[in-house]
Amino acid sequence: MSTPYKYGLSILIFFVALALFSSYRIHQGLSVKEYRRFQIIPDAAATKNFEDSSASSLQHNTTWRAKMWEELIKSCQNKTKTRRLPKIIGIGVEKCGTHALMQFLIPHPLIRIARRIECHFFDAKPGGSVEDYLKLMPEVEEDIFIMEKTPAYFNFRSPSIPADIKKIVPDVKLLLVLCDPVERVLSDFYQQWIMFNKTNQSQREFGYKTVDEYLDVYLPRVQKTIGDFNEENRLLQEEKIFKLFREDHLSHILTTGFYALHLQRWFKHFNETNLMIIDSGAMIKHPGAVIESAQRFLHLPMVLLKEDYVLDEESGYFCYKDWRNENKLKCLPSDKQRTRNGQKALSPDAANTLQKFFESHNKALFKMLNRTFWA
Ligand SMILES: Nc1ncnc2c1ncn2[C@@H]1O[C@H](COP(=O)(O)OS(=O)(=O)O)[C@@H](OP(=O)(O)O)[C@H]1O
Repeated sequence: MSTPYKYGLSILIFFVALALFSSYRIHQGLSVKEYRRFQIIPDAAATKNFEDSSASSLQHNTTWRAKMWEELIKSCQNKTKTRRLPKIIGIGVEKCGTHALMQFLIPHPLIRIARRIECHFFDAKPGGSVEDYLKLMPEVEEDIFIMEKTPAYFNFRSPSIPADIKKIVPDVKLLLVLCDPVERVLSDFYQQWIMFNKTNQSQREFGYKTVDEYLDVYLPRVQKTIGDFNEENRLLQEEKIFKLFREDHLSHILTTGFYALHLQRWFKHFNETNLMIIDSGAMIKHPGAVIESAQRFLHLPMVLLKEDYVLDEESGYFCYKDWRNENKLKCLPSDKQRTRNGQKALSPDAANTLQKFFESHNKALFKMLNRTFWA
């Protein structure tokens, strides 16, 4: 055998052996640090197309996953616990599935929720300190990702919320679920209706028995004050939304759906590496794919997989199937299952009017994100 040929063969054998060894190492289980390195892909790719960032066949391997899960739990044990700021905030949109997103993510062994599910720190007490915010958090080990979700951050009360969040938790990752603003009106209407009636205070009577009755009053009011999306006047339009909200809280059932106007405020402080935009329609149909994508975005080991989310035929909504606990189903509370299973619907008139009402705002959103939703 000639010498160059011998060299070539040795190099080939070396690389084949290296490949076999690497594959063996992966199947035997990597350290958490190695696993994380293996996990990370650019955030932008994860957020743009959730189908592109689904789990690999290795991650679907049951033995591998069980082992990884145990390793993650073990990696936290014996570490000091302290109160820490959240690494994840669900900022909205109200009635778009923010609770479902949180409920689907929290089985992750490295995620814990804040002491109160909705902290309302940045909207209810603007100007609070880091220390005040910390008081709302549990004591956890350093590897743990605390998550809080307050959908009111997206659009309520103060336009300074994105800047305030950036100041207190600069490295935080934000999750934003967007849903069809027309469907959102129906869901929010029932939420308001139930809240008002629950308090049973006659002076706080809701006054509108149907969405159509509400729209008769509020559509002209909001249209007159804010109108169609206007590129040149968007800051002024945003100001008007907040002013109207302060004067008349119920206007938010409509103005929350002006996503492009709200998002411009968030994009001044966050971009696609720290703000993940989730399509609620995708989460309703394929929650597991969205959760896989969210783990990539959050740089978390991927241990929650598509097959863990199953449709509950009775309710029409997806639940988490706890494979570590006899496949018990963890489903959403009943107050998060009111309208989107078809039990309630808008009248054809209301649906039509709302489609037109949101048209220019939707177009602006799709252009801003270079992506189409629900259209
Ligand atoms: N998998 C999945 N994906 C997306 N959305 C889902 C999902 N499951 C439930 N839902 C819908 O979530 C709606 C409640 O939204 P939120 O949890 O954001 O409400 S809240 O703002 O916290 O009150 C709630 O609205 P209603 O149906 O009107 O109750 C549900 O339709």
